[in-house]
Amino acid sequence: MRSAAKSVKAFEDTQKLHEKFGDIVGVGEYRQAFLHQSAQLAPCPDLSAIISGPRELSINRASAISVIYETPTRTTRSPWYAQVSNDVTKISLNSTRVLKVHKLRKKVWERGLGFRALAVYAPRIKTKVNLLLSKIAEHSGRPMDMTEYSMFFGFDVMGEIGFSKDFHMLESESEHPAIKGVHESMLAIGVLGTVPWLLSMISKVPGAAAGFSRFTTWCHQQLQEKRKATVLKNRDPRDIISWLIKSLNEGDPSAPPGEMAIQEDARLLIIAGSDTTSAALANALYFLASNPDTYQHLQATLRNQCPGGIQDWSYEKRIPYLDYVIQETLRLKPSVPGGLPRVAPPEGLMIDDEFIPGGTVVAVPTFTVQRDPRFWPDPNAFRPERWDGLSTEKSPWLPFTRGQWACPGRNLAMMEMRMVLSHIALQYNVSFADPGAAKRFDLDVMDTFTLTLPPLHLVFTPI
Ligand code: HEM
Repeated sequence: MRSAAKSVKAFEDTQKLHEKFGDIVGVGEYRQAFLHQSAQLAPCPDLSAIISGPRELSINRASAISVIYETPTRTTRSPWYAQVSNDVTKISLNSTRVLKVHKLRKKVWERGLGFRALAVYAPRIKTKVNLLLSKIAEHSGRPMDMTEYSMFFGFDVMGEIGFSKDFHMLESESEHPAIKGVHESMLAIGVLGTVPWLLSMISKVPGAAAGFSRFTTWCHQQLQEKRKATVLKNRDPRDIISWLIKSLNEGDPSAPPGEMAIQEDARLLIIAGSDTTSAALANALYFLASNPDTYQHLQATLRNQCPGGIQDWSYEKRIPYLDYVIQETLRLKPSVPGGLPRVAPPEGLMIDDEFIPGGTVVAVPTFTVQRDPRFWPDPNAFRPERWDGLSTEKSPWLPFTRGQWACPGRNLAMMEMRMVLSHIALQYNVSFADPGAAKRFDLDVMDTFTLTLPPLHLVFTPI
């Protein structure tokens, strides 16, 4: 499975298609089909005339971002999301395609990941940051695989604030069996691509189904335990799952609408919150090691503006340059690199002067649009300072996607990354253990819906 998945470079394939054929290209089964070469051909008034079968378009235009993803929400999620079921009582928030139900369910997640909740989680995240720093201290001057340690950190944090459970991955320096299961099945998802009917084959892929079931069993046990625990009234929940359980117990309309739904949400919170943040963290360290001048500038800025390092969410945006580093990392290497597929409403959509027929699956290819030279001068260069004066909302930058679909964990992820990067930068210099291997880190990345990163061996030297 692993060797098969190595060839998975869907986001780069899509970028090449756009370079060759223009702004609007067919993807999925129709990946090779050239549909419309923007600016060179007359606008095509009726794309339905030339598309047949599962109609899927990748649209590399900044103007398409607001039409497809932002409010007022005109699209819905594509059938890819219905791989578990279309029954809203049996699926997670992320699989929910019915707009009204999704909007309602999102509210409880926004409470569980809002600033009030983050203040409760912050001290436990700081404990994990300190543990990661102690591992870096142990390896001081010697190579350390930061892909692995970022992953340990990401999952330990989500175990802690998701369920108040410790995976002990940083401490044991090894993957928890339930998490190993997730990674096996993610590889299967990458191999099988985004064609909905193929995904049902996951249960038949040897190894993948067994792995995922280890993970589901773990989540189920944690959920059951949590439900039995005494809930203290007048105190905010200590973790995300308790916010969801509280909403159920109180009959809140935004509660998961069924037993299967809360079980799916329990899995979603670990999956959505861990690999995404871990990949972003490892990628940020990769770019900082590759760009010593930027790293020194970050160190000097932190020494001046925040010598104690970032401690919690209240430091939000206090050190703009640190945020620029994170934004630039997520521009060049978005943790979810592919376009997120949405279905055009029955009346169709207008994107500039193009009519997209109702029922067409459309997506803006995140990786491609974020490296497009029309929007980003010197697009492949890591230049955090380009963000000075730029707005994340007004730029074609969508690593957390937009509108109703936007990631509710963005502030948590930013807080984790600010805390880790600020403390590392204040204490250590960083370099590659082997500059040749650094190149492979760029080349060997896999698109398994989220990025699966190769090892990143860095050396940290105390300042
Ligand atoms: C750098 C870190 C992160 C990135 C880049 C990221 C990115 C994304 C993206 C692109 C989506 C949309 C997926 C889709 O529509 O299919 C998403 C959804 C989601 N993310 Fe994140 N995420 C990050 C961290 C987190 C964290 C820490 C959590 C905490 C639990 C989280 C929870 C979620 C949830 C629950 C959804 C589903 C939202 C919905 O269906 O409306 N994410 N994320």
